[in-house]
Amino acid sequence: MAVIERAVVVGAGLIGTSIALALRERGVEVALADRDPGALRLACDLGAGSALPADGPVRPADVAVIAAPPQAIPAVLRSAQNRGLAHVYTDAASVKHSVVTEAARLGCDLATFVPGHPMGGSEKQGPSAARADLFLGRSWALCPTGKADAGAVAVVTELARLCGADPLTLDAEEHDRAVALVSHAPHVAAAAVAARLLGGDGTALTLAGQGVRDVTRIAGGDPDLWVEILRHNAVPVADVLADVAQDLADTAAALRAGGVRPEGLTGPVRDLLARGREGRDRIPGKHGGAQAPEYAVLPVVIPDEPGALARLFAAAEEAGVNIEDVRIDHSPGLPVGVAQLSVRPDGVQRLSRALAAGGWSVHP
Ligand SMILES: NC(=O)C1=CN([C@@H]2O[C@H](COP(=O)(O)OP(=O)(O)OC[C@H]3O[C@@H](n4cnc5c(N)ncnc54)[C@H](O)[C@@H]3O)[C@@H](O)[C@H]2O)C=CC1
Ligand SMILES: O=C(O)C(=O)Cc1ccc(O)cc1
Repeated sequence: MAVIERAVVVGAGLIGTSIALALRERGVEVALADRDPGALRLACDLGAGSALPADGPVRPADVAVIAAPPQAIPAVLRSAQNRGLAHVYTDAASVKHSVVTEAARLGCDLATFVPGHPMGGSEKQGPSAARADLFLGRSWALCPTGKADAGAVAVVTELARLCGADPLTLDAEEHDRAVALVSHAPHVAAAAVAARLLGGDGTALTLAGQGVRDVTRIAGGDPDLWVEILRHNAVPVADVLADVAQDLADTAAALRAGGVRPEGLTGPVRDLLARGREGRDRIPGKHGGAQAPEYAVLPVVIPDEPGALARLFAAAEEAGVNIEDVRIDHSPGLPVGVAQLSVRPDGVQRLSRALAAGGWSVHP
């Protein structure tokens, strides 16, 4: 197992600061750099590390992570290698083939560079949104070229593990096709759905529930970053989007043709809904394995008042059941909401009984 004691992170935004925070929790010494002095200061204040001296000689770290936007990475890598910032280098860009090609064109040392992509993230940006647990249980793609040293691959594998992620090695082009399907095309589809909301009036938007929030969450991402990601993975993303567009066009045509007659919707519409449910079931859970049985969800009615959630959490703690996740659904105008508690399946009955005994309105 490779040992990482000192790391450098260049690009102290959401991803760089999250990596730094995760490494700090594991006792790694971290030096940070960012071209934006405000981002660098905030990342340092959050405890992600100390500022790397802007120039001059440095003692090489075990690994340097470049977490800048994709098109900046090859040049930043080249200058980091020229300066001898670390023994091993990796990046975090959401696209891999163009980064590797451009790094080779700039004459970067590909023996010490192991391209990477942590598959945890969020729609937010900047160090203020960073979290040490962002990559827990997530995949972390590694795309070493044929020129990479085995020792360098071992170091970057260890980096991913220190951040709580599961490293997965694959070829850069295979990676780009895979993320076109599971990340980049979904982002565009979310944006397309969210963009329709611009045409909705106040009443329609008041009726928005959790479904539309789930489907559009990632559309909150930074358009400048996403234009870059899509530019660097254009054809694989376009291929997926063409299929999505076909499904949508077929569905719209069937809806228009079928009208309200029940038999009108059995063909393509039901077929898409069934395939959609099947496709979603194929997404592995956070800790690997199948998604569905991972957490049980226990709906509990809570009064919409200060302290209600704290009391509910305290009751769960007393029952000895850990709440893995929580979502709160509010009905506009009602004095109550529904807390959807996600718990491990083996604890749901115990929690349900304990909450019911404590007077909570539980709806298993
Ligand atoms: N946002 C997400 O959920 C994920 C993003 N990524 C990838 O991680 C990388 C960083 O993305 P985020 O952290 O989301 O963006 P961000 O905008 O939060 O942070 C990027 C940081 O890089 C800095 N930067 C830009 N050019 C630089 C340069 N030449 N030298 C030094 N610093 C520079 C910026 O000032 C900024 O602080 C991108 O390549 C992105 O594709 C990977 C996984 C998830
Ligand atoms: O917000 C989320 O859930 C994401 O999945 C974020 C994300 C964005 C870009 C990536 O390259 C990887 C992950």
